[in-house]
Amino acid sequence: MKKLIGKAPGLGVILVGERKDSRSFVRIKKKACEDVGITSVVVELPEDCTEGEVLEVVSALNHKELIHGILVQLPLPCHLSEQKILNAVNVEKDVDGFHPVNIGNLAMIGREPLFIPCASRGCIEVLHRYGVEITGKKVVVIGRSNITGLPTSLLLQKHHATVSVVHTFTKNPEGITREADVLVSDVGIPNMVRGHWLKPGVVDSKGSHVTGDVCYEEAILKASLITPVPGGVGPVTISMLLYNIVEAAKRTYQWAEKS
Ligand SMILES: Nc1nc(=O)c2c([nH]1)NC[C@@H]1CN(c3ccc(C(=O)N[C@@H](CCC(=O)O)C(=O)O)cc3)C=[N+]21
Repeated sequence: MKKLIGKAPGLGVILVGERKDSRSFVRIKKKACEDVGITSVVVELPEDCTEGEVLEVVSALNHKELIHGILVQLPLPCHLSEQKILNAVNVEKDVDGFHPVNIGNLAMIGREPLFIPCASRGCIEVLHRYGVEITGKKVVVIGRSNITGLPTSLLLQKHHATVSVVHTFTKNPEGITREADVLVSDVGIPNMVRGHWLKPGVVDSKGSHVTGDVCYEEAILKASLITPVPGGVGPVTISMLLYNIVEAAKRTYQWAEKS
């Protein structure tokens, strides 16, 4: 029998500033790591820190052997370049899947990223587990954020869905969402999606905000399947993060024959 030889997986989190929601998400992630035996280190930096200071922490975590995954909690304060900082994360430790090389490989046919962004993978995982076939189906994604909408639209295409993306500048969004077999929304505007935005029988995968984008009371009358907020895609997103951290750790260790 083969046995994996190594140490416990480790996550390094960088948290900049005092945003209440960010602090709460980081707390949830840290607790989830503790529950499954993943070591986690949270490096907190003040709101007014410099880009150089953040880059130094990224570099230090890149070099730590027992940190297998690195997560820079977003959004960052606007004086910091998100682009520069995400580019600095070692691709092999990029458990959020936000490094341009990983996003690029997610986008291109025939290539596999080292990590798939957690919320996107969470949506697909929920659809799979409930037996929702998406090949050839019309899937509408509301929102095109770097964290959820954009990677989710790419991942859905990799799974052979026909994908439309609705965003701030979209004219007549409800005309597009009404055509959807599956609707995914994560824009953070409570109850934006009303009953008349939906086709009867639609599968609705709501985003992971504390109040969902979709008006639940109206949608439940039309949808065949729906995920609630809280307790829907959010917690699955966290599980996908744990999955990515364990994968990152496994890649650095070796299998050995067990006597
Ligand atoms: N670098 C980075 N990576 C992220 O993955 C990332 C991020 N930045 N910035 C913010 C978003 C948001 N996000 C959530 C994850 C889980 C829940 C979650 O578990 N929500 C619970 C409720 C949580 C509560 O009660 O506060 C639920 O839906 O049941 C929510 C939101 C990850 N994000």
